[in-house]
Amino acid sequence: MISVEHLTKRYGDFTAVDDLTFEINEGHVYGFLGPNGAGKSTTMNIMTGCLSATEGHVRIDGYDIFEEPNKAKKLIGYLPEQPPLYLNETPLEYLRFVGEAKGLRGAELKKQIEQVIHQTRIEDVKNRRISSLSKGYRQRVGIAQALLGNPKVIILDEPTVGLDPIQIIEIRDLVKELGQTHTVIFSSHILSEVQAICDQVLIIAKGKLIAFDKPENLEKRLLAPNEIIITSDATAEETKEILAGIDHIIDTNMEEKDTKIIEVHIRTDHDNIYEISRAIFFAFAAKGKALLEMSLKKANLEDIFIELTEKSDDTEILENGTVMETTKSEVSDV
Ligand SMILES: Nc1ncnc2c1ncn2[C@@H]1O[C@H](COP(=O)(O)OP(=O)(O)OP(=O)(O)O)[C@@H](O)[C@H]1O
Repeated sequence: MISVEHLTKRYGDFTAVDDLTFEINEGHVYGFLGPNGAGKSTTMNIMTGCLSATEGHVRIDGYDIFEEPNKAKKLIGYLPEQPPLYLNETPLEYLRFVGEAKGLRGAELKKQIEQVIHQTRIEDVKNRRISSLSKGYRQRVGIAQALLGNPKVIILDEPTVGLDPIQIIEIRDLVKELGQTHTVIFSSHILSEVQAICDQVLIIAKGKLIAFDKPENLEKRLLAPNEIIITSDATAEETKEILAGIDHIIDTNMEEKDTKIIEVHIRTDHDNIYEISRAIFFAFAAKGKALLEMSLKKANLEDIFIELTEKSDDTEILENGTVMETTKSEVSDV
């Protein structure tokens, strides 16, 4: 559906987007995730034909966005980070204006406006001035204009920024709904949002694509649990001694909960964390010490995000989605 090849954008000496290559397939919701300044808006602006690229290609259904912009742009509906809403107009007037600019006329224009008003649930405010609408409703109007012309792909740049928690939930639900009928790409720097809405995540940091996978695979692949948390009635000295006899423990962090209970966070470099858990269990038992609790630290997207964006200076992504470090050892192998 969309193919991005070796896309680069430079502002003078500064590279905002650095050799991005990826494919977007039809019928999914894709999340562009990255910290502020990562290059998300720049990439979206190029993909939608609003900004030129320094190098590379973007093709929408085979049409090059730079060589056949009219055909390519017809396939995309875009909500930029700052939607160009005309504050003195009503949503109805604004949608009529955008619809006409997209080439819609007469009965078809009327039908599509009714459709998008219904889809984005702005019936109640369609005759009020946009200047009097809440940010949540303005965002809906922005999404409504993106839907006009019935494009196959909807691209939304940080659609939930600046909204209150209820509005955020409503816009997320709307994005999910749109994903049933369109290919949706949205950007965000909120991990939980991406995790909740999208079925593919592209993590961008410092202009580079550093991961591209399903949220659950990213978790599984990149940060398998490698930390065991135990509480025991052994003393700190006894705990140190017991753990010293177990191989593959690379780090421990102890905290005395009260005089009789100790909590220890144990990190291992062993491939099979359950083997190490077992060894710990029997080592404490052999010394007559009770393990009162044992749990494995579960990875989440937050950890991955921090791990990947911190490592982004020396990581690169391979075609199959594997994330590699280029100067140190491998981060993951699928
Ligand atoms: N016109 C410009 N001239 C110079 N630098 C620019 C220009 N536009 C963007 N940049 C820089 O390019 C980098 C990427 O910006 P971009 O807006 O794409 O990031 P982003 O991931 O969308 O972040 P945010 O969430 O803050 O919008 C930033 O460092 C930004 O300062």
